[in-house]
Amino acid sequence: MGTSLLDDFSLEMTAKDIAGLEEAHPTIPPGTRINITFLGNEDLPMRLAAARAVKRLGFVPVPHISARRLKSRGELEQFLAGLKADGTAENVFVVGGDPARAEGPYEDALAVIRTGLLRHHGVRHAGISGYPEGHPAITGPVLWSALTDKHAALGKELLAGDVITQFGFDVDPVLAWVEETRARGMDLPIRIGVPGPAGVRRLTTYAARFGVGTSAAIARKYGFSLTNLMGTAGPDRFLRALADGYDAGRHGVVKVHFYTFGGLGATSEWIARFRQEG
Ligand SMILES: NC(=O)C1=CN([C@@H]2O[C@H](COP(=O)(O)OP(=O)(O)OC[C@H]3O[C@@H](n4cnc5c(N)ncnc54)[C@H](O)[C@@H]3O)[C@@H](O)[C@H]2O)C=CC1
Ligand SMILES: Nc1nc(=O)c2c([nH]1)NC[C@@H]1CN(c3ccc(C(=O)N[C@@H](CCC(=O)O)C(=O)O)cc3)CN21
Repeated sequence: MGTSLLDDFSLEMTAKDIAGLEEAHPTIPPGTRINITFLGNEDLPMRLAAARAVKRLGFVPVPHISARRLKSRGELEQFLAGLKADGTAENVFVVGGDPARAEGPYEDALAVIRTGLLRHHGVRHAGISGYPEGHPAITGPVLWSALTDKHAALGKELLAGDVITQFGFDVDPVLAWVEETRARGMDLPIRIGVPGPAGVRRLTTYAARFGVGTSAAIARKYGFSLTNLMGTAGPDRFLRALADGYDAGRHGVVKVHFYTFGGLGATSEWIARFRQEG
């Protein structure tokens, strides 16, 4: 594929995976944006340490802030103050969070952006999420108004931003969604979420957990057999189809974001090889 879509790709790691990052770092291009998840089983010191490690190794940390998981305004302030003190606050990603009800004062990502606390703590760029294939618990119209409102709120807060999409296995709905986003007047860069290479069982388990397609549909799109659950599947076909369908005039700035379910090292090596082989 033409290399342009994979230029400036981004990666995602959990806050637990500093060792994996240290091991993988020689295969990752300097300056790569690396997102750090905000999971329920991680705490603030772990999240801050992961952001520092990303920075120390020459990459751009993008810590996640999960609105519904924040128990208080103080917790948000403490996290942002910690990032600021470490010099890792410039870029963040603000997401609603999976809990069915907010654990504190923030119902959604918009509420976090509107606090004004981001820019105050040195944030200059905030990512928000996009769902080309919808979300199992949120209706289409609500997703669109949330995206439009967050886009407007970023502008009011003087923050640059981009959209990172939920991972998927089918390019057609992704490109249609990108076109609709542009038609609705949003011109920010869009990072298309794809899973890095991972075991088939792991991939289908995560897809089920986040409500993204059935294993049968995934197998069909990826071209692997469900009888071989021990195998590994990578996004080769997806990325080739994306490159084929991508038209800068219609789709604007589009990049790729890798969810590294099979590990940072496996993903970064896979990307290097894929780009070399063209
Ligand atoms: N795309 C990604 O990489 C990730 C997506 N998610 C999940 O996607 C969901 C939506 O996040 P955002 O797009 O940032 O939404 P958002 O914060 O912009 O909220 C959009 C609308 O959906 C509602 N909502 C938010 N989270 C919900 C939930 N868990 N269940 C039911 N309704 C919810 C909000 O009240 C609001 O009306 C969350 O569950 C979030 O955790 C989580 C982590 C990563
Ligand atoms: N709705 C939704 N919620 C999410 O939390 C979410 C998405 N979508 N889309 C993709 C990203 C990537 N996510 C994740 C979540 C967990 C791990 C992870 O490694 N979790 C375990 C590993 C052990 C295991 O469960 O096998 C961990 O260490 O906590 C990785 C990426 C979270 N994300």
